[in-house]
Amino acid sequence: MAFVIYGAGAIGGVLGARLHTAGFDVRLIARGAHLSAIRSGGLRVESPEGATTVPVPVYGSPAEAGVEPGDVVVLTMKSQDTPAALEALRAVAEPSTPVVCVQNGVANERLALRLFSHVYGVCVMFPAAHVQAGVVQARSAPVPGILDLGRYPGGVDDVARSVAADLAKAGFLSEPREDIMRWKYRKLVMNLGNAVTALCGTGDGDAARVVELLRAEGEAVLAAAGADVVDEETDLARRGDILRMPAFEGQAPGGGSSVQSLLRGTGSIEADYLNGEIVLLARLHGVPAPANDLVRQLAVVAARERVAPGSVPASELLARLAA
Ligand SMILES: NC(=O)C1=CN([C@@H]2O[C@H](COP(=O)(O)OP(=O)(O)OC[C@H]3O[C@@H](n4cnc5c(N)ncnc54)[C@H](OP(=O)(O)O)[C@@H]3O)[C@@H](O)[C@H]2O)C=CC1
Ligand SMILES: CC(C)(CO)C(=O)C(=O)O
Repeated sequence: MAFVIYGAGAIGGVLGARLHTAGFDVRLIARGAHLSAIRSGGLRVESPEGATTVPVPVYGSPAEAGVEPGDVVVLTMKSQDTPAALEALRAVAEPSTPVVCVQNGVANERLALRLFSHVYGVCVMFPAAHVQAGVVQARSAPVPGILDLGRYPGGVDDVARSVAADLAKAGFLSEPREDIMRWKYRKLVMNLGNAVTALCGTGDGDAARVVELLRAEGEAVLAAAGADVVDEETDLARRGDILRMPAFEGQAPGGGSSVQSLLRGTGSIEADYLNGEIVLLARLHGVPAPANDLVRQLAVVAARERVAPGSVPASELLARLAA
């Protein structure tokens, strides 16, 4: 049995390296300069505990990596890349292959379930960065992340239990959960701020105000849609103070995964699947979501035009939302 880690950036890179170091058979799938760098020199993983270079096997596609019966495929690309990735995966993987979505948002599991019968959602509390080709960073130590998971749309089975146990051997906290999507909806509310941090940075009260508006709108839309969401207190209690992020030398600039999309100038951002999930639900249920829609659109344009993170004053967003 191998873990095929599909999209070995920040999350997939650190996860794959830790599983490999813990003795599991791991095959990474990466692309571009990152693929070439890992191929020629291994994957460098930096963290508050130091840096190591891990000689983990890497491939350019599922066809090259191979997916054998018993393997578990772990999706770790951003959501906007999931449809194309699944299309390449289905060409070589049995429809019963377990597909584990270590991704934000709530859309990936549904996309995967159309093609694969055994799909698992993971609530990803795991701060990491893809710094440059061949280099990733785990920001939290000694525990790199909390990766609770369950079968999609609900339940726990032997695969969920065994993946959770393997993640624990690799140093993560991971509980199998019957109701994983309730946790993922709560995480989605948190991630509605990702695009604001990317557009405006964090250093200002106006940015915090925009995030508050997005989250309040998101909660209202989720309620109108009848989404079952873990309450904030339960979520906070699960996280406690487990994730610790001491500063370390060579640390990449702060900010979450959407900031990193702008920093690396990838040309795309996850906003259509984070703020955009709220916009979609709002449209389906006949309620408004103007704040999430505006931020979604601005973030997508910023990524496409490769603007630097923090280029849009949050006061401008507030003014447009008030207009
Ligand atoms: N980073 C973080 O701290 C956190 C991230 N998350 C979530 O985890 C998920 C992954 O995010 P993150 O690790 O930050 O993203 P990254 O962009 O760092 O990593 C994704 C990697 O997948 C690659 N990729 C995409 N499609 C393919 C493909 N078809 N074949 C091969 N490689 C591919 C990307 O390549 P390229 O660079 O060329 O696009 C990139 O290297 C997202 O859903 C994110 O929201 C959740 C919590 C924290
Ligand atoms: C919670 C946060 C911001 C932390 O890493 C995240 O989920 C992300 O970066 O997407």
